[in-house]
Amino acid sequence: MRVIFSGGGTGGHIYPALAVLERLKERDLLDEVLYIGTEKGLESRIIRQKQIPFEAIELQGFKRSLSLENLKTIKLFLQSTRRAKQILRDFKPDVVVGTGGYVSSAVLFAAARLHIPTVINEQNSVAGITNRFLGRYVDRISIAFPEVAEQFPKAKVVLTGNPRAQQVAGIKPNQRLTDFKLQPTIPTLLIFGGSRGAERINAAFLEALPELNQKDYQVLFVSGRVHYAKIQKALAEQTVAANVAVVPYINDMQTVLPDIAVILGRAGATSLAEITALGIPSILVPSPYVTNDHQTKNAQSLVSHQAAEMITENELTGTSLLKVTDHLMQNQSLRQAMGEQARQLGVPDAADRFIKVMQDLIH
Ligand SMILES: CC(=O)N[C@H]1[C@@H](OP(=O)(O)OP(=O)(O)OC[C@H]2O[C@@H](n3ccc(=O)[nH]c3=O)[C@H](O)[C@@H]2O)O[C@H](CO)[C@@H](O)[C@@H]1O
Repeated sequence: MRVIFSGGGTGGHIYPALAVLERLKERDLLDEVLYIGTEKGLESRIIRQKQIPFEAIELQGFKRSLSLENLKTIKLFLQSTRRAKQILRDFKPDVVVGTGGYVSSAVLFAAARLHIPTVINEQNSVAGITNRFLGRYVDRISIAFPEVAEQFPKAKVVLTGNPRAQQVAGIKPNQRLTDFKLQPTIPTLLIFGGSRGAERINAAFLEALPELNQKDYQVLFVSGRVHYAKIQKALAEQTVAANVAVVPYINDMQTVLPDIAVILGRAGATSLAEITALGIPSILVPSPYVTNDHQTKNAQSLVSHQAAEMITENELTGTSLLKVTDHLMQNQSLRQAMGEQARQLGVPDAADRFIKVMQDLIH
């Protein structure tokens, strides 16, 4: 089939699309693909790096308060819808897939207007602004959390899980830790604040570092690209022991995750799909800066099944970070139990379920 994907801004909206793409290729179902994103979003680097045909359109998100910027947003939306229609007419896709982020609003809206089959994936437990808008126009809405169904037209909703889950589900530990000069045999804590990094998590890590340096476990800390220079500056005045590795970003995170004992991070929906697909115990620090506090709701769905622990950003300091991580890192049976609970929530065939929705739409 010929497929156009659109979604982005952050990794949580990009990796589900890549997971579907990879699975289509594996099953020999893909004839041609095009990805439409913005230059500003993480997709421009991630998609181009993977040598996937990429077109950029210019768009921006709505400001929540009334502002003149919103007039510009509307103007850009209309312009980019026109541009998207042109791309769609040229490419002639069989189906257009949207994975969230404002860029997908123009592309999926344009596709629906041209009567091309459309499907969107809502990764979160609360629908994002873009997907809520698109819900009216698209043909199918794939969801990962049952509770989000009521925010969309009922007849269009299909529970598929997050396609990224399938991409990571079968991956076995493969000693990737050596790439970061860490030992593959020592339990490792991964600390990262979503695809863009999180200042408060980074600050707590720096505060905890003198003690982390002395642990009998290892720490892989990912700062986020935009925060890396600042972190390096701070680290120039501190010791970083051999059991701690610091990097700006991890490409192909799916190959590292199976080697991780515990994750401390945000509660972005795609991260949670990975955590549950692999059964990794986690300590979640939901971002308080997202629409309708959806990360807290995402996190609660794991916490209520004893599949994760949660601490708020306000509670997060160097001291509390050490307390919660030590508790898990020093207790293997607790890790195992929590990991097992997490795995129960995973959807290891989510990409195939999503592809079935695409196939049903075009046949
Ligand atoms: C601030 C914001 O708006 N966050 C949203 C965004 O988060 P964000 O993009 O941070 O999303 P997630 O945590 O869901 O996913 C992050 C993705 O990036 C990958 N990764 C991360 C770091 C790294 O170094 N390398 C790497 O590959 C992770 O493995 C994962 O696949 O989309 C999610 C999915 O809709 C939402 O739930 C989040 O609320």
